Amino acid sequence: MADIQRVGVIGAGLMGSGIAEVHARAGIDVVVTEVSQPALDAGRARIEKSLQRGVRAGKLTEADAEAALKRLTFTTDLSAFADRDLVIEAILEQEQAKVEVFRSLDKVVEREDAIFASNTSSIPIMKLGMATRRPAQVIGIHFFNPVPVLPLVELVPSLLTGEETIARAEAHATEVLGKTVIRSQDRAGFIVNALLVPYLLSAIRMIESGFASAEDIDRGMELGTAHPMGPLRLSDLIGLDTIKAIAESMYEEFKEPLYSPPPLLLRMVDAGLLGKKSGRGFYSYA
Ligand SMILES: C[C@H](O)CC(=O)SCCNC(=O)CCNC(=O)[C@H](O)C(C)(C)COP(=O)(O)OP(=O)(O)OC[C@H]1O[C@@H](n2cnc3c(N)ncnc32)[C@H](O)[C@@H]1OP(=O)(O)O
Repeated sequence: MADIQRVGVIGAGLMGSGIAEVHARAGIDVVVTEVSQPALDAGRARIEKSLQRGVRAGKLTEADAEAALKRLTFTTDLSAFADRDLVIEAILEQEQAKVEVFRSLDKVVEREDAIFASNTSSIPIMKLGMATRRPAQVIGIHFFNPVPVLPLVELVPSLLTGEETIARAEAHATEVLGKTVIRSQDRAGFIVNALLVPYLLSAIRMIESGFASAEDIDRGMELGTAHPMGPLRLSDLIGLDTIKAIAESMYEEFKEPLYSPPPLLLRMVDAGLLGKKSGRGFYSYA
């Protein structure tokens, strides 16, 4: 069943670079694309840094890291995806941009049995499937940040995704990448973010109302419930722009007030305070 040898990853941000890295480490040939050369260079640097971190932690040898890097090809040219068995899209959480990517992929990828996956956490897989001539081969494969460390993948078929696509994607995630798979219906937020995002937004509202400090909220959840990081440090890790986008999609889908992004989150994103990746969010990262 593990028949997927050539993978393409669209987007080399936090998630895309992690997805490319775990594939290269699993022995898969990977093509990575970005919209610009600087974004591509930043993605490559992120992967190199993470591989070195893995070496320092004793998770892989220097030789494994070098071999993984050799399996990665970086290009800004989408036509390099023509021979891919599986393409995973991991661009910004913007529906129209994702729809455009799937439309382009449909034209570029030549393999009739190729699977088109999205790492989205909130945009309907159905909308992405309908942008192609092959909705039966479109599926959500949602990873968690940091991708090399967290063992979970959410598998999200749309109403039109075929059984064979689901089985191939599941075999790939478990047998090749060594991840644990859970399945969710195609609803904004799937399982994990549907529970996690309202919790993160509630923590942001606590700061907004002067209820408690970021440090105390985080310490409370770390020491009181044994979470590895509190909600505000976790928001900084995920990226405040990403949380805003997921919250907006969930609000759009369910009209549940708890999902609506609080003004403090909106202002911070407007200010470019996006969390760890921009150097400042609820905390500073010098
Ligand atoms: C928003 C999206 O749609 C969905 C999401 O992504 S939601 C966000 C999900 N993510 C989370 O909830 C993250 C929660 N936080 C954590 O899990 C942890 O705090 C953390 C993994 C980020 C950091 O943990 P911490 O213990 O401080 O760091 P560290 O000790 O360096 O790393 C933890 C383990 O990962 C390993 N590791 C770290 N980086 C690695 C890398 N690049 N490659 C391989 N292994 C790595 C370490 O060796 C260590 O392994 P060990 O437990 O066997 O010793």
